[in-house]
Amino acid sequence: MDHREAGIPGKSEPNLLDGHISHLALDIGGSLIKLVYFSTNDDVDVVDKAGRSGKESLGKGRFHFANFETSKINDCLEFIQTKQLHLGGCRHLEAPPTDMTIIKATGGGSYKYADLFIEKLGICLDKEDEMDCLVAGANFLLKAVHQEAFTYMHGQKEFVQIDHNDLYPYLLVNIGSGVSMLKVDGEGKFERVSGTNVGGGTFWGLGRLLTNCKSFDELLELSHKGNNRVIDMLVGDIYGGMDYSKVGLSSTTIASSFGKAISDNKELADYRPEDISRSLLRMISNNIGQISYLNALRFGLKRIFFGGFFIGGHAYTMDTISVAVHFWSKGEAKAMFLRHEGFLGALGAFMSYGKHGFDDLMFHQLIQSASLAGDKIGSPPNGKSSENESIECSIYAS
Ligand SMILES: Nc1ncnc2c1ncn2[C@@H]1O[C@H](COP(=O)(O)OP(=O)(O)OP(=O)(O)O)[C@@H](O)[C@H]1O
Ligand SMILES: CC(C)(CO)[C@@H](O)C(=O)NCCC(=O)O
Repeated sequence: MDHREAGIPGKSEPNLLDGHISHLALDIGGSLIKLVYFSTNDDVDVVDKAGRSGKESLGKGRFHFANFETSKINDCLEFIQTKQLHLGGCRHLEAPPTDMTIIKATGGGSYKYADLFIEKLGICLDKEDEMDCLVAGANFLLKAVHQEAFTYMHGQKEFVQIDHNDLYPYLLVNIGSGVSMLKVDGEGKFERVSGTNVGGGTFWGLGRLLTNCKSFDELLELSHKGNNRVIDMLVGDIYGGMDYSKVGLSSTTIASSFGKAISDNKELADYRPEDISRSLLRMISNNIGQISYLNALRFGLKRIFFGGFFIGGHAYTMDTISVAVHFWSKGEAKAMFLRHEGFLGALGAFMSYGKHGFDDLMFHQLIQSASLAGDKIGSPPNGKSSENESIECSIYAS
């Protein structure tokens, strides 16, 4: 479980049980469950921007993020129970106080596990469409969070200044278990233009079978120490060490992922798990980068934002995707990444409380907590390390 919480330097960690958890939203995917919850600070005045009676303000506080493997859903239920996060749902205005708590949820698991949440926690999952939530989450992060988007190529990270008046259209590529590609034209205006079944689940599933790794983090760690050239067939392997310059292929370009394995006369056990993991990561990242570029080309989009937990701030994954987009677009299109890339759906589900009890939920005066400066790149490969991240902000109902 990865649990990111706020910690403003100079201040003590908030005790969530003492503070007020106002809302919880969930994204239950094929691989991971993502939680976003909002806690208000005890020492800050609660402000109702509208000042109208009967309307509630969430006040000033912070978003917290946590995630669990979907296969360990019971751990997630226990976490919610222990932290009493479910008390931060909402009730239908007309409903009697004893009625069930409603929690906004998205992802396929909001259907699959609906009965389990009722049975174990007495929570009714109010389902929001997964694609609506991804787009709402991405738009929120891009518009409201300072230094959310960045480019990453050849080890260089550069934050991208987002011009709110020139954000659309863009291509959103969400790399979860599978991959969804959405052309985003505005708030709530989008189309799912493509997808691929070769995604994060493919990397983890195939990788587990080929290397016997016991965790995703272990597989990723291996890829850092591997050399894909041991297994991948390069252009140079085919062209006797030469480039195929006439069509723009250098000798070091991968001609065929895993292609060397056809002629090496080796068994699986003869290859190092490190090299297998590296080839696999490169194959999948490269493929996604290429399909993304082709879809951007299809609609004349220059900006591609990548989300989803597969990315997880991992340098090599981002580098491979960026190089693929750069290579295929001849430098025309740009791959950009998001710091809270795994939580787009959960944030989007959170935003949808605006449609339910809190009219026109408005996010205002957003301040990033200093602890958000914790950089995932360079930290241990699971991106968990010490980066306690949260987004501090004020939320008003108007
Ligand atoms: N600790 C982890 N355990 C499992 N997978 C992880 C882990 N960390 C990162 N991943 C990667 O993230 C992917 C899941 O990403 P994400 O949570 O965005 O998708 P999902 O919502 O589970 O899937 P989908 O949207 O397709 O239902 C996994 O398939 C894997 O590649
Ligand atoms: C099925 C979903 C949307 C579930 O999140 C995702 O895993 C996905 O986009 N898969 C790719 C499906 C396809 O377009 O081939």
